[in-house]
Amino acid sequence: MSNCCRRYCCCCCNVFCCSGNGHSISPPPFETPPVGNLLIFVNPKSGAGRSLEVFNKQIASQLIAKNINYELIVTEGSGHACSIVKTRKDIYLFNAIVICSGDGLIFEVINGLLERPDRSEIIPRLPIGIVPSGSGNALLGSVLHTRKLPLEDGPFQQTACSIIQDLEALAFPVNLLHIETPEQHFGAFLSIGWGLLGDIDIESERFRRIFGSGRFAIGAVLRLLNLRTYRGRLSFLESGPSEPAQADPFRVYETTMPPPFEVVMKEPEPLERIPIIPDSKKEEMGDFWETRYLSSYGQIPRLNEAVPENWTIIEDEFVFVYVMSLSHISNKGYYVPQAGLVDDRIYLTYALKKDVTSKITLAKFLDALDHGRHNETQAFDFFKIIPVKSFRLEPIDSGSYIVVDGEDIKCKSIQATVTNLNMAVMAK
Ligand SMILES: Nc1ncnc2c1ncn2[C@@H]1O[C@H](COP(=O)(O)OP(=O)(O)OP(=O)(O)O)[C@@H](O)[C@H]1O
Repeated sequence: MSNCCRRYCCCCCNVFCCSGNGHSISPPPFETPPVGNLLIFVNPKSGAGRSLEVFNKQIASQLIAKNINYELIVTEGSGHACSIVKTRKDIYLFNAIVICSGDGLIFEVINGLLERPDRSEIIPRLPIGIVPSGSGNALLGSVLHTRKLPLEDGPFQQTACSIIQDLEALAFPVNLLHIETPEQHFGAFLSIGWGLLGDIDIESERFRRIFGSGRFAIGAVLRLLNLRTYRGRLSFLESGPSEPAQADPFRVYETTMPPPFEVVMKEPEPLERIPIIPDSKKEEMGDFWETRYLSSYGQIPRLNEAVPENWTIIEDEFVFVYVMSLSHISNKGYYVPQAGLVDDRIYLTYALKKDVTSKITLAKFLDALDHGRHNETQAFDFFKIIPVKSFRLEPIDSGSYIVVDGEDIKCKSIQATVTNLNMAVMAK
């Protein structure tokens, strides 16, 4: 356990707090042995800044009532959660890692787990529970949609909280993408954006506290008023017929994992030095990811190699490129209805400047996107969607952000490939 501290109850927020400089908080001792054990991260700055309040009101006492033990870590900044999950030797003792935040902290935790030598065992078998308190909650939206559970804001949050404390909760596999940039290899579960949609995502972050998920609509209006387009080269390997994958859910509270081998872990790093995306040796991670490609792909080149002849290349001026591996871009936002949780393809979407007739059409498209109706009409035939196994984006014009799972990845080019490495997400 990390520095565990003396507990006292803080009357104003009704939470067990730390004294001293420790981060780790646990409930009072249980009278009978607990039936589960959770590692919980709360990002107090996520979304409208209410995540700690949500945890205290809707999760903490219910976990104690259900006899579920937990260790609460209130994150102190970017990279904090990453540093903990990549160095904790006792991570096998938890039934799940619960994240009270948005997709950004999940991205950080998954990439922290990917830094571990036991990544292949841990990631598929240590579920992620999600208490949505960020402005982007697409992963949980996609999973609950698959389970036909409610996605409207209030019921979405209540369902998410009830899942965490449900002793019958299941963990559903979700396959990860391998992302390669000139500097790094890392994992992602959701999307890669560039151009209009990437700009909206990053430039609207300053409205997060006031508007929550409404920030995307505000950002869209501002960006449309001053529309920017970008030249770039987009290369991709089209997906053939889909090969249905077998990946069964499992019970979260049934077992914890025995460590499969003696793991040699690194020491935790000081907070100010921690990058969100891990700093693993580039070649070692590249080799790891290649072992997770499906054999039917043929040869996927490294980013510094030319694309093979069976790839398609489009060099043009783009309004946006947006690649999705799941169905939803937010809890209510349907983007690719056909995307599955375990899918052997990702969905490359793009719009070329020459195909978009006016800003009004684009505004209507963004409005339809907000309501999940952008696929329903011929009016948006500039919106192309192609299932692919792998794609590469090489911007020619600078200025736009390259955004992976909602995070601004500062890089000059990017490649993403579907893999068979699954994370697991709690639902019911
Ligand atoms: N205490 C903290 N203060 C500031 N940032 C933090 C803190 N803890 C975590 N973070 C970082 O905040 C970022 C955004 O978190 P997250 O996406 O989960 O919430 P969000 O409010 O929904 O943001 P987004 O709108 O990007 O989804 C993450 O990259 C995470 O590393």
